[in-house]
Amino acid sequence: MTTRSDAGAQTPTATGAPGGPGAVRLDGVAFAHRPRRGGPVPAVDGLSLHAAPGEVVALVGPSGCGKTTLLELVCGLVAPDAGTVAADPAVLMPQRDQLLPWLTALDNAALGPRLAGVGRDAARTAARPLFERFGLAGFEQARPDELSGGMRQRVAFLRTLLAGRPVLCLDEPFAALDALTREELRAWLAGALATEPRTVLLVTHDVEEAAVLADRVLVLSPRPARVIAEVAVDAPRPRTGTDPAVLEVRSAVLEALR
Ligand SMILES: Nc1ncnc2c1ncn2[C@@H]1O[C@H](COP(=O)(O)OP(=O)(O)OP(=O)(O)O)[C@@H](O)[C@H]1O
Repeated sequence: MTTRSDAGAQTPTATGAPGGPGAVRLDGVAFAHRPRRGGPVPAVDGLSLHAAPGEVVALVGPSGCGKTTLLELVCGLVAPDAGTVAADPAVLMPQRDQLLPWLTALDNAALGPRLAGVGRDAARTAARPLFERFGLAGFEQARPDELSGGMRQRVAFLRTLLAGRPVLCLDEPFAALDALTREELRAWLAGALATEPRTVLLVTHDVEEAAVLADRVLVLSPRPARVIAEVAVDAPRPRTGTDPAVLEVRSAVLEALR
């Protein structure tokens, strides 16, 4: 685990089992964007949260409250102005799939290990079985523009998974999809995480999605973000949007958002 603090320290500390899910802990974190024009834009302030190894934590909050910034802090893409970010290595799956149009689906997924320094053939060898396992068999050689939106997101998720980091930061992974595909992918992601457990921070605007997928839902304040409510999801998996426990969580989260 690496600790980043306002002092700029990068202190390696004890981590979980190698290759297993990781942990995330933020304490009293503040961060402001500093655009070239205008004053600083505080995006996060006084924010504390933790995710235990293997936990799926959903983050919901008003538009523009600082959710993406929070994921960037966890992934070490920006450093906090105050407070401490302690996280095992994390990878960000950005809002848009950002597949490279000139690469095949297999090579797009293989970018995960490639960027971690793995050679091309070994990266393809690592990616291939996941296409079989996660419903993409036969599409290895397709280019992104030959894939549906749902399939593109699956490839983007496989690329994220194949990066080999114990913490996944998923930024509204299904936002661009129609309702039916969304629901399908939600079940697909739940299945993928059951076979490939990771610690997940899931940013979503969809409260039902949060309740179906997460172990805990954290509700964030308007910008600058801090945690204003926490709702545990105590329901067996697999879940659907109509499970009574999911409906209860949904109302509790909506109430906190109001
Ligand atoms: N690079 C930047 N420079 C200046 N301001 C920024 C920058 N990135 C984000 N912001 C501002 O910081 C605030 C938080 O942005 P962020 O993208 O983290 O919010 P969000 O909750 O993910 O938004 P959304 O719900 O729309 O995806 C917003 O007001 C945004 O305009």
